Amino acid sequence: MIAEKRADSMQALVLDFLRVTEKAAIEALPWVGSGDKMAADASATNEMRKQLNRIEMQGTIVIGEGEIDEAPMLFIGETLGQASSPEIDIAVDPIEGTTPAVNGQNNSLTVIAAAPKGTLLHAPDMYMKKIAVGPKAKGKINLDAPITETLEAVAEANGKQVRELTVMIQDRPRHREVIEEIRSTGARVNLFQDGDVISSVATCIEQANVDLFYGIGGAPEGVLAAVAVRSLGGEVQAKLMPRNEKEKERCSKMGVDTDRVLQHDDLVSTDECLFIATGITDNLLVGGIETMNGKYAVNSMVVTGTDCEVRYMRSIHSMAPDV
Ligand SMILES: O=P(O)(O)OC[C@H]1O[C@](O)(COP(=O)(O)O)[C@@H](O)[C@@H]1O
Repeated sequence: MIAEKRADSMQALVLDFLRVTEKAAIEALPWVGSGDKMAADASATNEMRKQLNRIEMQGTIVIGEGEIDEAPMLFIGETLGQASSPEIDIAVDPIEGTTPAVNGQNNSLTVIAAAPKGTLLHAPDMYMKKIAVGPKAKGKINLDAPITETLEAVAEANGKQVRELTVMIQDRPRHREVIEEIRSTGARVNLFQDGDVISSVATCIEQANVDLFYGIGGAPEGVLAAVAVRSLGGEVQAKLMPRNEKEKERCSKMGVDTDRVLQHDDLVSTDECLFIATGITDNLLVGGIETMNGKYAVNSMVVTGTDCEVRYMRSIHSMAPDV
């Protein structure tokens, strides 16, 4: 009964949270192609904060961003909203793909995940090793296994030969060895520059034709993606990768184990969760903002965990400033 009530409260907030990502994406739009990452992030972040503060909830930011690259951030622990209940954990990335956005390229969106208090991992903003697969390969992966074994398991689960698999991996020097290993099996490596929320959630979107996401990226992005992937029936596993003693200390203060693989339930422990991504520029999940006749057409992907449904929403916003 209590779980049902909590799920209801998440469902009831879908449109409120949708407004948050839509408005943040619109605020980011003038910075597309500007070359100014800080200004773009600040604009989207401030709008997110403003819109989150309008919602009837007591929200707490458990996943913010910005410590690694000193971007403006919604602070971990910051509380937002108009009421004392429901109590909600919120994970945000005001711009996922800041670099492509300010370079005027595809692959940027604004993203939020929400779930009842205490159900999202409180992960520090540092690197995390991650693996994600779609529903068919759920239960067949192990982050600690050699990549060749993982590819064989995913191929069998997806009814393909290893050489028919597509693996999304971020184009970074830290992945050079594993990229070579994957290529040596004949599997197709799809290198992307930025946006690992996009690439990991794509494993659950049939038309995207992505079999596996693998590699080291931001921990906040790992938790955000885990919410969508869980709701879409896939699986994420992860391991925090502290780079020095200070980062290790931060993990232990936050009570996160850095020695073991975090299973999907460690990242998000409930189905009563919500994931919304609004396109800034076009990407694998959702189209970017279009401007037309004094209005913005804004495209979002809304994933709700209780009913495991994905909705593609298109809203028309006036260009008149919001008050
Ligand atoms: O650029 P780095 O240091 O390799 O960081 C990787 C992270 O950067 C991103 O590509 C983009 O992140 P932001 O746009 O949010 O800064 C993430 O998707 C990824 O997890």
